[in-house]
Amino acid sequence: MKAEKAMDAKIYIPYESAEFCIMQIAGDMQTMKNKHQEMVQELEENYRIASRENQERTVQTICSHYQNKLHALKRILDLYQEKVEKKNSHWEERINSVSRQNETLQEDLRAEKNRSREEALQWQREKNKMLELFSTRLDLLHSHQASTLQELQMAREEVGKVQEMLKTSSQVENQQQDLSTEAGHALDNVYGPVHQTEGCSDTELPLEGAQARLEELKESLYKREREITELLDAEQTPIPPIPVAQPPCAVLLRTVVEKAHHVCSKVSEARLLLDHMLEDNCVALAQARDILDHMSPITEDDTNCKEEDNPDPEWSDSSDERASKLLLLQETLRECEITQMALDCIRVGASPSLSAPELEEILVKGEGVKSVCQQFLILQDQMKQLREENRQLVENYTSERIMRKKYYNMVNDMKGKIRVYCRIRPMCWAETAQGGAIIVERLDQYSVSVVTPRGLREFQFDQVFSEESSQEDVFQDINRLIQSAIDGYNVCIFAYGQTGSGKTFSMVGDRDQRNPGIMPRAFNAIFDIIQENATKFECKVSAYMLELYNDRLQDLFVSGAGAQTRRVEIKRNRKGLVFAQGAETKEASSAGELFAMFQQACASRHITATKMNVESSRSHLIIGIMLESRNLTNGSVSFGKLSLVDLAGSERAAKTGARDDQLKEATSINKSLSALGDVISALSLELPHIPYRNSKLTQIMQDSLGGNAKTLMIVNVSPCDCNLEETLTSLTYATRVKAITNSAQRNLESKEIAQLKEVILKLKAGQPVDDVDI
Ligand SMILES: Nc1ncnc2c1ncn2[C@@H]1O[C@H](COP(=O)(O)OP(=O)(O)OP(=O)(O)O)[C@@H](O)[C@H]1O
Repeated sequence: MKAEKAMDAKIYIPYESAEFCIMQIAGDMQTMKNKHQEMVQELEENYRIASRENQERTVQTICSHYQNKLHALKRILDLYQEKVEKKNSHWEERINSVSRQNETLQEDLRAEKNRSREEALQWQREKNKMLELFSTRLDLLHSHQASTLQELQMAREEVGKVQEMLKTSSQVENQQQDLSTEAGHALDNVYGPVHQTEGCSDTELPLEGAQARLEELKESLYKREREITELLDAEQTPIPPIPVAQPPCAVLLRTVVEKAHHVCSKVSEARLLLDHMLEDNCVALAQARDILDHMSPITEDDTNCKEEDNPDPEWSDSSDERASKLLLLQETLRECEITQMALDCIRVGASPSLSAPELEEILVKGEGVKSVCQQFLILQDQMKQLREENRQLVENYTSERIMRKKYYNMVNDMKGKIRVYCRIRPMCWAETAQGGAIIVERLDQYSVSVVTPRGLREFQFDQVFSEESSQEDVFQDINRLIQSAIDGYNVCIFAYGQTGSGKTFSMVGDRDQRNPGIMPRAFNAIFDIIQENATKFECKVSAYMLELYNDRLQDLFVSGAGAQTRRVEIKRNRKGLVFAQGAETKEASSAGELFAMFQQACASRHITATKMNVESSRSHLIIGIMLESRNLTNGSVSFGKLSLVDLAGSERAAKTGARDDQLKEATSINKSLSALGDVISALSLELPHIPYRNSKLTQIMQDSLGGNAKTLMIVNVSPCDCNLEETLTSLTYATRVKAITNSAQRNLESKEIAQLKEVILKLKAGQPVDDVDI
């Protein structure tokens, strides 16, 4: 009973003892905490060493691997080039020899043409001579004919006279008895003493004489008539027999007429033949055209016309056969066309006027030159092929070069080198108006060239964007960096360049956000990634937005009088992570909320119009987005920070026309940028001392340049020659930045450490700590 009572009785510990006990427990906890912290530090140190060694080994392996690959590629490329050069020289020689052959042939052709022209002239001359001869002979013949006719006329007259005489003599016979003396005298007068001397009677003698004479005349007349009839007949009949020897002009005339008839008959025959040929050719031409028209769609789409679609054997031919058929038809068509042309020329008596390709075509058909022409065509084909091969080789070489640069960038990336993108903006209105020339050009994905008075200068970057590149193009690769920030890395993206080169356009976008820049796109990307991984991670997003104006940090979330009084300091934590002490940090649960904060901050930013830019930023804009993500599977927590910086541009007072306040702003901007330049130079030269403390800007960017961040620099340049000096300076600085190595580390804590940290925070804040917390 007593024991039960004792059990029920409450045990009271004196206050001092309890306090002592609590103190002891607190002391124990503190010791435990210290031990834990030591363990954590040790673990972190071990992890860092291991990861660094591991990283270095990996980098070395990758480096040697890619170097080997590069060497091999280079060797292949050299071999290719050698081969191409050999082939080139071989083909050049062949082309030269064929060209020479061609020239000789052309000369021969010219000589042949001259000869035929001379022959034609000669023939023309001879023809003219012959015609002259014929015409003179014809004239002679005509005159001969005329004299014959005259003679005939005379003979007829004489016959008339004789007939008259005969009539008179018959009258005299009738009156013989009565008037014998009178008639005897009359006959004496007419026929003279011949009749008297022959001893005939007075009436018979002159009659017989006249009869004989008449006979003679008749005979001569008949002879002449026969001659003329024969001559006339000779004109009608093609080949008249020559029964008797004839005067040479008659023979000649007959021969000429005979030949003329022969030619005439041949000409008409030839005409007929020509007409037939023309008709046949027209038919053949029409047929060939018809078949070709019919066949064209088959060859255009061979694959569509399969056998099953077309039962016609012609259509069911293989595509090769159809191609050869088509070729044959085309040749036939060409032949028909040329024949047509030749026949037309023959018909109208014109000489053909051929153009060089037509002549070539005819030459190709000529037996003598056929092989040379064919050879020439084959060579031309081969040349085409070679050119194609060459083009492909150049393409291969270019893609190889780009690949090499890509791998080089990848290796650099792995080494922790800062990435640098170059963006060339389009010519602005003022530059065009003052007649500026474009001197900055994107050569390929990784190279940019600048025309300088000393010649062309080339710069290499991780990416080069031309004036045509869109905001999407620029942001494409940046998504990976956003993912890194969510994974717990410290990421910084900043734009650098002279005033008016497009930094704000790249980082913020245009005024009405029709072309949003990297910042608003990053806001969306953060929440898109969070949304995608909502089942695996839980992420908290908070942000601060500052501007560095006249070397003073201002919180852009605070407006009015508070903005002037609030003091914002740049601090670094134990891990070297930069943070803004005193700056208001706002949580955002969506991209829209973050964007609204950003718009509020931008509205407070210092912007003024200068001669170089109507909306010139007079301050450096710094946005820090903290991303705390808890792995829902293992409870580990990562802390990433995404810094987005839009720097103010370096400027020359003479160019911008800055005065008073603007001059003060410009001096401050230039001073901070010059300090940034010094840091970049020291880092690239791997100097032992890096002058981060010279400016607030360099302090802010300490973890991004040579620190533990994954950093991307966008160097913006103007394409115009009026900004040559500034462009060269920017590109040189950007090249130096490329040489800087960061050692990016992931800020990840295990579940236990994260819990302990929470407990400590609670204890610090004087909040109760549950068993579950520990
Ligand atoms: N890629 C581009 N495409 C079209 N317009 C552009 C581009 N880059 C810049 N611009 C235009 O050029 C002008 C100057 O650009 P922006 O204000 O971004 O220059 P900046 O480098 O930020 O200058 P500052 O340092 O003076 O602030 C703006 O009108 C902008 O719209």
